[in-house]
Amino acid sequence: MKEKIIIIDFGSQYSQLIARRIREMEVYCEIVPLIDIEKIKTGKEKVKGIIFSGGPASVYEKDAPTVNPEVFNLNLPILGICYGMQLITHLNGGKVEKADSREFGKAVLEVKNNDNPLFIGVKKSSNIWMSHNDHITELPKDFEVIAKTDSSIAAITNNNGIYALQFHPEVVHSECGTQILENFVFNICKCEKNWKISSFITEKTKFIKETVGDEHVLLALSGGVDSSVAAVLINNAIGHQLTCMFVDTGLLRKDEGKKVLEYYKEHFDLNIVFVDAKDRFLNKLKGVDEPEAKRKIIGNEFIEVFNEEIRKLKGQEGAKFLAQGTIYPDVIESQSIKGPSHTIKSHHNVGGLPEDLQFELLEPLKELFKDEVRKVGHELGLPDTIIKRHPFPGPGLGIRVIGEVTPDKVKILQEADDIFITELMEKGLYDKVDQAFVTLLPVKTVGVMGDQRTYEFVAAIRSVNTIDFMTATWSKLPYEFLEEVSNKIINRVNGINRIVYDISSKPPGTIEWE
Ligand SMILES: Nc1ncnc2c1ncn2[C@@H]1O[C@H](COP(=O)(O)OP(=O)(O)OP(=O)(O)O)[C@@H](O)[C@H]1O
Ligand SMILES: O=c1[nH]c(=O)c2[nH+]cn([C@@H]3O[C@H](COP(=O)(O)O)[C@@H](O)[C@H]3O)c2[nH]1
Ligand SMILES: NC(=O)CC[C@H](N)C(=O)O
Ligand SMILES: [Mg+2]
Repeated sequence: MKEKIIIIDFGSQYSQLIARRIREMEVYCEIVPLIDIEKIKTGKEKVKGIIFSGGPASVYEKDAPTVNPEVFNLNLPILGICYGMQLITHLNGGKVEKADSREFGKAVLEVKNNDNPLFIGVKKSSNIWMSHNDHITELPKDFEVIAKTDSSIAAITNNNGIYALQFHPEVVHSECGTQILENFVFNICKCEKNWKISSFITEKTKFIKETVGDEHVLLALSGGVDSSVAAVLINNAIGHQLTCMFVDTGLLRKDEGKKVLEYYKEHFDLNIVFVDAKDRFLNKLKGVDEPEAKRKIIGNEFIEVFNEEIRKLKGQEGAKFLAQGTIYPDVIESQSIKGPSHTIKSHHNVGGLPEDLQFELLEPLKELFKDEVRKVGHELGLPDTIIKRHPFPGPGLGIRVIGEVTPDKVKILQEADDIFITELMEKGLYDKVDQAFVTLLPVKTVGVMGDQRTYEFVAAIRSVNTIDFMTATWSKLPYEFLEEVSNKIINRVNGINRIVYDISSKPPGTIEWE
């Protein structure tokens, strides 16, 4: 029976980071928005421990997210982090109140007793990272303090499987954080290391074969990393029962449709259908300038196209499944819509799908993070040109032409973006940044070219470095490089006479402008 740790997400920005840390220990874990006690008791996978994440709310507020208190009777180890600690306190008869001052950033952890299973191998005194405003003013019944900082209670336990930390062990700034999490996972939950990429491929291949049987699968292929890896994985499992569909939305990068098809034909034995849907996407977007409205239109149009194509296939041989390259962060972001964290943007591939779906979904990568997907791709023999591609959002240039999308603006943006990306590749910088692109602004400025007055659009260059795309910093590209890109775009692209470089990080900015 497969084992796992579950993380209950109370809306922390770091929930995914907790999951990563645990997977790095070769232990499988999942983030869930709510706890389902019955599922824990009877589910196919054995839950070995539960982590309560941090979160922006305060436990004493009305409607603050909570858990079914039954969770404390499951006899499973529990680790609360920050909000999670405060919730454990609150639900077990202790008291949490707003502190006079916020504690944000570095603090020094003083461990009382290294014999405690959570603190084995942890230094008596080490740096940790705090981010809270509330604190415990009364301990819950039968709990004791096992570590503190000079201003707060840092860790508590009931010596009976429940542990809680006020700080964040999952962030790198907490020196002994990984050790503490390892202690929880191995010493306390008694997990075994059994989460490996190669076993993932074997298991998934078997799962795909069993699920699909003799039916047919239509896979939405974008040329991006995720759907390409999904395509090869499924193709290896069921071969000719898979048809891939590449949709040209008219919002792709320069010559992308042509290039992707040629590339796939040359490198893979996949059955690919090309759908030219340029006009329908662009027509629907006429006159629309609000970002969420645009995202929804594009998302709906994808579904319409998928529905039509799957029906065509049905006529021939009956496609029962729609496969997508959905990955774990996509799933989490759309789950949070129902949970405590805010919806920032609607992603088209999850959440946007209608209830009365004409087909069943097959999403073999939906438990993986991007770098894990890349590892699977590598193991399956996909070339670096695909594995190392920067991600490209499904709504494409539709959200990079700010404001109303017109065919002319798309064309201008395609040219500018192509220059930027080609330059990055030629100068060996493409692999040094994690995502780079150009955005076209709905602003015209005055310029002068060859003694002539120009009045054209401004374009913004964006390049970010990030691990998980949840937070990102702008890339410190060399000035000379930026200068060259700027000159080339302004000289070659009719319609742009000014370039700016986006130096916002995420948060507070996002990677895409819309
Ligand atoms: N032009 C397209 N044609 C067909 N399917 C698409 C297209 N664009 C996106 N999709 C579908 O939507 C899913 C989500 O897109 P997303 O961009 O997140 O993933 P990806 O394109 O596979 O990988 P990457 O994140 O590297 O771009 C894809 O996996 C694919 O199934
Ligand atoms: O497939 C996708 N469908 C979408 O609707 C979408 N919106 C943003 N992105 C990509 O997600 C990452 C984070 O983007 P943001 O910081 O702009 O939210 C970045 O990599 C973005 O390119 C999308 N990908
Ligand atoms: N990071 C957190 O989980 C914060 C928890 C709670 N909102 C506090 O301010 O103390
Ligand atoms: Mg993509």
